[in-house]
Amino acid sequence: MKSFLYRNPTRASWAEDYSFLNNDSKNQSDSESDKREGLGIKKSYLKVSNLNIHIHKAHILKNVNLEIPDKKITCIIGPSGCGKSTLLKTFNRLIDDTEGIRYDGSIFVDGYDIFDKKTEITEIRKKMGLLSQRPCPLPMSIYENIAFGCKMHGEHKKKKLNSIVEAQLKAVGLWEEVKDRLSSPASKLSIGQQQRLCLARGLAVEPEFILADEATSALDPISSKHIEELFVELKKDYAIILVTHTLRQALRIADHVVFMYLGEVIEAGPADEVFNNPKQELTRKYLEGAFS
Ligand SMILES: Nc1ncnc2c1ncn2[C@@H]1O[C@H](COP(=O)(O)OP(=O)(O)OP(=O)(O)O)[C@@H](O)[C@H]1O
Repeated sequence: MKSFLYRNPTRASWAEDYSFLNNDSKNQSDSESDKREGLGIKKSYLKVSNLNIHIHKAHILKNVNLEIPDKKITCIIGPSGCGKSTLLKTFNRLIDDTEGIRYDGSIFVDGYDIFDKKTEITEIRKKMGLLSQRPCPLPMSIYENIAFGCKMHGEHKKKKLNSIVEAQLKAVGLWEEVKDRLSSPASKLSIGQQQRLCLARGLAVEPEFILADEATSALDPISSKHIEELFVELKKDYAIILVTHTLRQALRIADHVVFMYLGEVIEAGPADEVFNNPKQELTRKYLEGAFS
């Protein structure tokens, strides 16, 4: 099993231990998932069942049922406040940090229930890389931004670290731009370069999912296009889940779409079906721009 990635550098969790998922929590959803192979969903890689989220008295996510396919780009769309970010943050249990949170239901990732008490939260976060709206490089050099996570995972061989840093910077198209200044502070990079560095940092610890919350909204159009192109390239190896406000972006890159409204999933399916032939009237109105 690949291990993973993201740690919000503003949190103290960088120093957390890296214990592994307990195999006892693996359950029969695997076999259910496998049956779906060949049906467009390669495998029920991430499966949400009857998920409800309350924050204090507010019912934020309402009985969400969903499957997210592997090696595809899934875009979560819907009007402001409908629960897109909350759903995304639930996938790596970042939601746990919210005061007054209560949840029930289940989310199976690779056959493991991420809410199971035996499932290690650190391992979930390693598996589910989160790229946030604004790039947040660590206050260290370009090189160390990438090497740091690997060191935390026990990789200390200089030669190996050098090759990881180079490979990941190449993967995000940053190598040529920074190869002569690897020891300079990451903060000196442009915002678009910083976002690519954050993506490389996440990839360096081998996630299985890339979660992106409006990851291009703070970028200029060229940097934004660059990140979109990277997602398209990276979907060969990862399941990518994007929250986007930009319908045009979803139209450009989504393979799979989830439309949410007031905390509910109204419709989800292959992008061409949802965009060209939505089943729900509400989806159609949203796509026509009747509300946003
Ligand atoms: N910490 C919190 N406390 C109380 N309510 C919250 C909290 N976080 C989110 N909410 C509420 O949950 C609902 C969903 O918020 P969320 O950020 O998930 O929506 P969104 O679809 O991502 O919105 P946007 O597109 O504007 O970013 C909103 O009504 C929001 O006010």
